[in-house]
Amino acid sequence: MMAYIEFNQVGKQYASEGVVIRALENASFSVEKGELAVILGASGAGKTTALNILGGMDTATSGEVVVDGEVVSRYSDKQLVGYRRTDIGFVFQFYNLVPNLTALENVELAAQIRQDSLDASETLDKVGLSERKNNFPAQLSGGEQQRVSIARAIAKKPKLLLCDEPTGALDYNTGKQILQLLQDMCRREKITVLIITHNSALAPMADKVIHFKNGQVVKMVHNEQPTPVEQIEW
Ligand SMILES: Nc1ncnc2c1ncn2[C@@H]1O[C@H](COP(=O)(O)OP(=O)(O)OP(=O)(O)O)[C@@H](O)[C@H]1O
Repeated sequence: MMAYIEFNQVGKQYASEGVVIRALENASFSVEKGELAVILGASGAGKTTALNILGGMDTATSGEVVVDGEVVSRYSDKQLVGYRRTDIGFVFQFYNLVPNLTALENVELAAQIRQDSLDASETLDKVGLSERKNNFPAQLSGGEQQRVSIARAIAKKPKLLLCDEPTGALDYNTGKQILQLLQDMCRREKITVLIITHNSALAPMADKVIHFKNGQVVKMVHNEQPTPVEQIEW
């Protein structure tokens, strides 16, 4: 049976200044619906390239990407636009909020993408920001801004929530709270979540751990009993 996400023998080459860089080489992994996957690997291992291809921000040179039965790797540019808009929620290291819109307005903007989106105000409640809805990004801490960006990503009810180093700019405790929130969102809202990190101590929080090395997936580990983030120290 096919998994919810299938990354099959994916290759990605970049040609820069006559040199070919193989960012991914026959990389394969799968993630089931509702799972929390952590993607681990050293700098340059291909993690971001893989996530960008999965999210339709970049395209594979070879191989196949399937999400929810759809062969995303065969999508036209136009189909990719729709896929990014409706099916994918992105959370980045830097929050990329619109500076002259309040927290609520930032989430509303994303919620407008689909008719059956979540209520923006309720989504901010879910991420613990009930008291800060009318603040502008500059008036919020880094952790609070990241909560807004998570609310923005989940308000449109994406099939996948893709997070690239979501705690990279946060201190230890704030980062931990954000990871706890992502784990909670996966469990409570049944969202499929993929998180890229450098920090191998985070492996126990995941249902599935995907290890990248030199553009390949060298190991996939399934945790029968993932550890709540609050119990992990690093
Ligand atoms: N647009 C691009 N043009 C040329 N080379 C690229 C491009 N994007 C990525 N690469 C190269 O592909 C390889 C994989 O990069 P990638 O960003 O996927 O690694 P990563 O595992 O996410 O690393 P990091 O943890 O440092 O973000 C690297 O050698 C990188 O320099």
